Amino acid sequence: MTSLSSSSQSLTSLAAFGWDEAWAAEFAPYADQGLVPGRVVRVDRGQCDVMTEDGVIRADTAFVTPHDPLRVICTGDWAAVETTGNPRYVKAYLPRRTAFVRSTSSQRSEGQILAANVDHAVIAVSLAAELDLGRIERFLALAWESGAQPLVVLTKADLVPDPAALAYLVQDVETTAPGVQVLTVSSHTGEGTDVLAAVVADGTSVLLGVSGAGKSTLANALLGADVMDVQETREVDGKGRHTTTTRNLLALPGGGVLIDTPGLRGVGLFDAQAGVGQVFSEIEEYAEQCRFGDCAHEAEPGCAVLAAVAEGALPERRLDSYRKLLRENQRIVAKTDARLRAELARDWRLKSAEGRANYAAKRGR
Ligand SMILES: Nc1nc2c(ncn2[C@@H]2O[C@H](COP(=O)(O)OP(=O)(O)OP(=O)(O)O)[C@@H](O)[C@H]2O)c(=O)[nH]1
Ligand SMILES: [Zn+2]
Repeated sequence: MTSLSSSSQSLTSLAAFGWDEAWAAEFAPYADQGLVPGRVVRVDRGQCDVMTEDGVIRADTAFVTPHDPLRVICTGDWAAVETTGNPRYVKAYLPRRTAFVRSTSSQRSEGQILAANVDHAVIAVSLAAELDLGRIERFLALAWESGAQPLVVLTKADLVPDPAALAYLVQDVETTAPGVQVLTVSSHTGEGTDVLAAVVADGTSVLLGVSGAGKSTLANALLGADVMDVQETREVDGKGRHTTTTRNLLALPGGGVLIDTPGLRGVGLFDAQAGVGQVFSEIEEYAEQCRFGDCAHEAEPGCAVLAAVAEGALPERRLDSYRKLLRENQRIVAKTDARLRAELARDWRLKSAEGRANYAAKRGR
């Protein structure tokens, strides 16, 4: 009886962090080993904070920090924690449903995992500045590539009081973002924040956008400023259970989970060809009508993409932006391949050195 009620209780509390029956089913083999499920709320210096049914615990990440940077445990992962030893260890994490990956730098192109199991990518765009559609497209490519559903939120709508002007801006963004919901919000007047809260109430969301886009303000509106204040106060007087205020993953009071990591705030693409394709889905649809299967849409006869531009059905800016993002992506992929090739060559040298040593040893015997 006791164990029954405590397990249903734990399902409820972890459910606030996104735990569902599918996760529970995948976790079953780990539960059999006596491991405890929890969601990673923060990773740093070989350790991580994991939200379990008993609150946040700190665990070592040595077992989930492989050489491949894309397989390193990250915020949003569902961890299997061995809670009996000291230190506690994360022994494994469940297969990711979605993953945000960025390239670490333009010099040494390597993927870095930023967040896992995200359902909604909320791209915050300020209406206080001129719309940068190319930048929106870049964020959209990253979001689509992750597997999350993007959503564009135009912030500071109070700064565009003319409804016709606002409608025009929304339409501009909508043509830039096929298949994506576009919302307008104002954290100052509160307009639209309820609509956003309803979208993010289901699943896990991240906020993307450049500095000043209004992400922190949106996060506070979703979290309720009081929640943040309470956490801080408790930490100061040491009364509450909150031992860290720099958590990167939070349960929202209206339902849903918010991941807010600084790493997600400005990101380069990493092998996002499929994501780019999704951002420009209308171009890829036109391309299917091109006469040549490998049409580069440059000057080929029978190019349906160029025809669409000529007819005014496809803005030239869109096509330019598409090309730019594809080129950028190809550069990154080429660099990554070069790095992989170098790594393979090194492995091969090591192996053949090993082989020579073995051969020499055998002959010596
Ligand atoms: N007029 C108006 N100003 C807003 C609104 N939301 C945010 N701002 C202002 O915009 C500025 C930037 O907002 P932040 O929320 O800090 O932006 P951010 O995206 O978190 O920026 P970083 O933390 O640098 O990434 C602040 O001065 C806010 O007061 C809004 O709805 N209306
Ligand atoms: Zn073409």
